[in-house]
Amino acid sequence: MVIGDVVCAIIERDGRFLIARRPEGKHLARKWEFPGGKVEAGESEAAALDRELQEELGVRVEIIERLTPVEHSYPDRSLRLIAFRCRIVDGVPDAGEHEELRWIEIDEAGAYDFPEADLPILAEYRLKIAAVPPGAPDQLHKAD
Ligand SMILES: Nc1nc2c([nH]c(=O)n2[C@H]2C[C@H](O)[C@@H](COP(=O)(O)OP(=O)(O)OP(=O)(O)O)O2)c(=O)[nH]1
Repeated sequence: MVIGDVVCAIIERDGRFLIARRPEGKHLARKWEFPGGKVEAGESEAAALDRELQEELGVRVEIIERLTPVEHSYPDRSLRLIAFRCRIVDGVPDAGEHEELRWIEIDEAGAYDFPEADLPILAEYRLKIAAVPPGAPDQLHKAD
């Protein structure tokens, strides 16, 4: 089964980011993931992300950066996972249909069981924040 594009959010706050545990009984049950979901026909990636985050967490975000899309085939489905670094502009995340939410640091990610498609995303994200930690002053405007 090809399910197409899935968008997800790496929501950053104070050097941590939000992960959510998928509930029992769904694909990839009880794995930790980035909140998000399937892009519907005719929908833009940003619109899908906005819709999913309002539905799942009750928050609005602004996008900081789009990471490299990851194509992955699970035994029963294939998808393209597109992650966006984001920050919250409205609302407080509510677990909703997720089993649990947690704010973690990148160095803690190895202790959580993520879906396989997320592993290249975590690796890219780790490199990005090692280069420029979230919230670091804009290098372009640094005094000489
Ligand atoms: N939201 C999200 N989904 C992910 C991640 N990694 C990953 O492989 N996926 C997969 C799990 C699902 O197959 C798909 C996301 O779709 P979804 O969450 O809307 O769909 P679902 O499985 O809950 O719904 P359904 O198939 O029961 O209708 O992408 C991730 O980090 N976040």
